Amino acid sequence: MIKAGIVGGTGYTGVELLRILATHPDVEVSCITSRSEAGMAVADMYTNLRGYYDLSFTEPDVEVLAGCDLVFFATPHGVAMRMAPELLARGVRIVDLSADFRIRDLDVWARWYGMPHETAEWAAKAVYGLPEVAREAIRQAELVANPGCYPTAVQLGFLPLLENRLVRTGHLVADAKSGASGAGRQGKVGMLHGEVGESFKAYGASGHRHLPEIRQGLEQMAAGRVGVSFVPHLVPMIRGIEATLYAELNDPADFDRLQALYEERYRDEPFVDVMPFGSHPETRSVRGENSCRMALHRQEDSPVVIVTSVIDNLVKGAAGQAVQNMNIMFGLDERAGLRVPALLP
Ligand SMILES: NC(=O)C1=CN([C@@H]2O[C@H](COP(=O)(O)OP(=O)(O)OC[C@H]3O[C@@H](n4cnc5c(N)ncnc54)[C@H](OP(=O)(O)O)[C@@H]3O)[C@@H](O)[C@H]2O)C=CC1
Ligand SMILES: CC(=O)N[C@@H](CCC(=O)OP(=O)(O)O)C(=O)O
Repeated sequence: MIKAGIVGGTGYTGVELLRILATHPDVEVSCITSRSEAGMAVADMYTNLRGYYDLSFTEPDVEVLAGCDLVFFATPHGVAMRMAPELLARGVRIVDLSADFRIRDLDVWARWYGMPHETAEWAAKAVYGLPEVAREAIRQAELVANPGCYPTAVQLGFLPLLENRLVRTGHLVADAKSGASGAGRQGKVGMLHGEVGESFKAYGASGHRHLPEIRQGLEQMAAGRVGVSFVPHLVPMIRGIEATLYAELNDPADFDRLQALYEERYRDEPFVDVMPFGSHPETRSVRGENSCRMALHRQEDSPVVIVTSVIDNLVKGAAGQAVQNMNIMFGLDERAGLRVPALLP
C-alpha cells in the first residue's frame, strides 16, 4: 500500500481527496493535517467519512509527513513552496494542489501571487500535471504541480486546435463560470449564500491569477505566442465549472474534420469525453466525477469554433486530477479510485 499524507485536510479539496482515497485499492491515508482542528477525528468533522477512516487531524509536522510515500498539499498558496523542499529531499513525492509550482517564470508568479517565490530549484523541477499533455513526465516526477480548476477546463478544450495549428492564436476567448466551492471553505462575505444565491457576476475581468497559467499552457501547446482573454464568473451553485471557448479557424474548411480530430485526440484518455457535435455538456453530468466533458459548435457558416467544456472544480479541477497524477507517478491503473459516475440529479 502507498502511504499518503494530506496537508490541509479540512478544506474542500482536502476532504475531496479523503472521499476519493477512501475506496482507493492501493492507497492508505496515514496522516492528515489541520492546525485549527488538530486532535479532532476525521469522521467527527466529516460524517460522510464515518466508517472509512480511523484517523485524526494533526498539526503539520515534517517528521511525520516524511514517513509517507506521497504527500498532497491542499493548502493556500505559499505553504507548499516552504514545506515541500524538505520532504522532497527526504524522498517523499509531492502533488501540490496549490499554484506554488505551476508557473515557470517566477517573476510572473511573484507578481500574480503577491510574494516572492522561495524555491527556484524545485519550481524548475516541478512537472505541470495535466496528464493529457504530460503523462510521461508525470511518471518520473518527484513534484507535480496540479493544474488550476479553470486552467484544466480551458486547456483541455483548446488543446486539439492548438496542437494542430488550426486556429488564429492572437485572440482566443475563454468565458468561464464556477460554483462557489472554488473559493474554498474559509468564511468570506462574498461567498455567503445571501450574496451568491439568486445572482451572477463576472470577476477578475481585468486580470485573474489563472490568466498567466492558462497562457503558459496554451503557448506550450501552440509552440508559440498566444493571446487569450479569460473572464471567470461566479454562479449560484456549489460545484462545477463551465468554460465556453472561442477560436477562429485559419481555414474554415477544417470544420469538417474537427469532430473526428477531437474524438481521435481524446480516444485513449480515460477522463476526457467528447460529446456529439452540437451537444451541450452540463456541469451536473460531471458532479463528483473526474471527467472533462466537452462539445464542439458552429454558428451558421462562421469561421469561429466554439468549444463548451465542463468539469467538477473539486475533482478533475483539483482532488481527482491529483489522484490521477498520483496513480501515474506510482505506475498504478490511472483510473484507480476514480471510476465513479457523476451524481444525478
Ligand atoms: N476549491 C477549489 O475548487 C480548488 C482549489 N485549489 C487549490 O487547492 C488549495 C486548497 O484549496 P481549498 O481546499 O479550496 O482551500 P480551503 O481554504 O478550503 O482549505 C485550506 C486548507 O489548508 C489548511 N491550511 C491553511 N493555511 C495553512 C498553513 N499555513 N499551513 C498548513 N495548512 C494550512 C487549512 O487548515 P488549517 O488552517 O486548519 O491548517 C485547510 O485545511 C488552494 O491552493 C486552492 O487554490 C485548486 C483547484 C480547485
Ligand atoms: C469561485 C472562485 O473563487 N474560484 C477560485 C479559483 C479556484 C481555485 O482555487 O484556484 P486554483 O485552482 O488556482 O487553486 C478563484 O477565482 O480564485
